[in-house]
Amino acid sequence: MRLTVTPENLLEWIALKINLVPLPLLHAQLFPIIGKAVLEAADKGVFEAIHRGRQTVDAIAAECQLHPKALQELLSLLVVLGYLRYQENAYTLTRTSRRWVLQDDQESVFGMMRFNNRVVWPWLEQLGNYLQTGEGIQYHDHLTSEQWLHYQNAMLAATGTEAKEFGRKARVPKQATHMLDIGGAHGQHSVALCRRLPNLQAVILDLPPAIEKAAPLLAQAGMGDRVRHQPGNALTDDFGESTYDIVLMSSLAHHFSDEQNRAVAQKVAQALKPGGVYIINEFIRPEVGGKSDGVGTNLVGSSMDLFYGLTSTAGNYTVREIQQWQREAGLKPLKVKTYLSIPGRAMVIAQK
Ligand SMILES: C[S@@+](CC[C@H](N)C(=O)[O-])C[C@H]1O[C@@H](n2cnc3c(N)ncnc32)[C@H](O)[C@@H]1O
Repeated sequence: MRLTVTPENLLEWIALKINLVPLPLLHAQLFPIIGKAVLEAADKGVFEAIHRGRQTVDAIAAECQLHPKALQELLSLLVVLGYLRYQENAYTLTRTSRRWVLQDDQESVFGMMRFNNRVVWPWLEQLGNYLQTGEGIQYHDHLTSEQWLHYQNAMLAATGTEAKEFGRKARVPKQATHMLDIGGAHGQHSVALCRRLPNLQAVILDLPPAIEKAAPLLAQAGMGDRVRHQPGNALTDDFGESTYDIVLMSSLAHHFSDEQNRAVAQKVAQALKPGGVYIINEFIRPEVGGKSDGVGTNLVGSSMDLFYGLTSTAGNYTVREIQQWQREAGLKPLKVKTYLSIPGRAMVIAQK
């Protein structure tokens, strides 16, 4: 998947073709304001207000307690971006915003937008420092209680679409009864697999402050004791021996160094029953030089790699690197599964 600039008429087409348009201004001047505008619109409740029937600038401004002139500027941009439609002085939501940005929708990314607006945006200020020092933020060590809440809501929001596809596609033993979900947070991947496999129950291992905020999110799934939290630390805890048919680690490898991931894979291999599988579910880093392995997309993989570097010092890994950890732990890599709904993301699966 790529971001491209589409000319709106012949003259623009020619100007782009002969390199007359300073394209870096797109990234340098437009992208920052576009990104922040969408985050603020969600966070200030603009989409919700329109959804509740406030359609004029004044009505939306009153409901969201915003300045009408400033709001008008924001709304005009949201129309251009395809979030809103404008007709006869009234704003309405488009299909995109109805499906993806309303607060209570199951697949909505609203939680991620609020987390990015309130917690992540200030982190981006530190990118220059990261580039000079190589030292990332290691945010798990510093979050406040409120930030943990936004973080866990964001993880749930990011998984709304993915978990369904994961539940359908993940290659797991049909008779599986025990699953360990390392850094599983809200538990939606485990929930999806438990819905598919009637005899399966899952343990979600996560840090105590994460569980405090994720427990109510998991409870909403109504799985009772079949999916339960276990406070701990994947880097220091033992996972047991020949206990699990499935071990999943989703979106946690990018917080760990190569060495830490190798050590986790060794513990996982020991904890798996023969025939059991270790699934590392991740955004995939394209090989250096942008060569695609058919999984990592350059745009998603490269931007997430830099983001995870900034926020946790580690970063994404290539399929080859992930399979290397699995091989060294004595596991046999199986066919990599990709997602239709989330480009650049994959399940890297290996069997004991
Ligand atoms: C990016 S979230 C991924 C959540 C979920 N697995 C998903 O894919 O949506 C990473 C999770 O790993 C947890 N985590 C971070 N370090 C951990 C550690 N050392 N041991 C266990 N869990 C950890 C975090 O608290 C967080 O819930």
